[in-house]
Amino acid sequence: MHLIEVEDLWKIYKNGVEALKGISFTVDEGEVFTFLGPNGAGKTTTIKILSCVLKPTKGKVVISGYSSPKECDKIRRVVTTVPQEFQGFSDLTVRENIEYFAKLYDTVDKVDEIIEKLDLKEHERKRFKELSGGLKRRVAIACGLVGDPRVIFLDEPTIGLDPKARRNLWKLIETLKHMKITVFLATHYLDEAEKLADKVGVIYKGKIIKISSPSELMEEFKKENLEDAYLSLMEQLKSEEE
Ligand SMILES: Nc1ncnc2c1ncn2[C@@H]1O[C@H](COP(=O)(O)OP(=O)(O)OP(=O)(O)O)[C@@H](O)[C@H]1O
Repeated sequence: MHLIEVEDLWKIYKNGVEALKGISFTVDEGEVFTFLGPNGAGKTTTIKILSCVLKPTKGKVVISGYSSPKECDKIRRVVTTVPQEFQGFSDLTVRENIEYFAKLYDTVDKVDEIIEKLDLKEHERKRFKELSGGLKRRVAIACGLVGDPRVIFLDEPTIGLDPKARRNLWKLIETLKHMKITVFLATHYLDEAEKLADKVGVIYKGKIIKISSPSELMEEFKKENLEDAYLSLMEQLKSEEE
């Protein structure tokens, strides 16, 4: 089943910038979909529209059977977004932060399960402000997950993390997959995409130019890793423009 369906989606900002020019793609239930593209390509705009933060100019968006923007109240119940700039309550503990969100979602009974699944038990009494960057991201994801979403949008979740914290976050994304949560991941890290993605979507100047699995993309460009394949694709696009 397609959990996310996007068809001919456009976003033209008030200043006239055409951020999305008719993009179409689908994401299946339980899939890790990695959204790649250079700065300014339209990744954040897409995430904001799919999570009902921003209205599309036109086009079809259906998430878990609900249409945006008409049924955004229902979409917000099945979707959670972890923005780059998530700020927890700095003086509250890890548990208190998660409990705060659980109260908003009316899912207080989920708190222990999420703490357990996200390996936060040993940190639950630490104040948010005392946590490392990696743990803060983990708590941010926990605060979203406690609402029991079907889709989680992660916008560059590993930016600024050290290698070990990045690996821990990758493990967490694999845990989300086992929990049958659909993961929509925007990233600039190609090793991350290669490791985690079932499917990659490449966006360039507001248009989707490739949807395939990491291995298909590597095969197409005869490269041994996704980063080299992606860079070849970018070079191809630039040479076509010249
Ligand atoms: N609120 C806004 N008003 C006008 N233009 C905007 C606005 N937000 C984004 N844009 C423009 O829309 C285009 C797409 O931006 P977007 O942030 O979606 O790209 P991105 O792929 O997420 O980039 P990055 O990788 O740098 O985060 C860019 O040209 C950007 O300058």
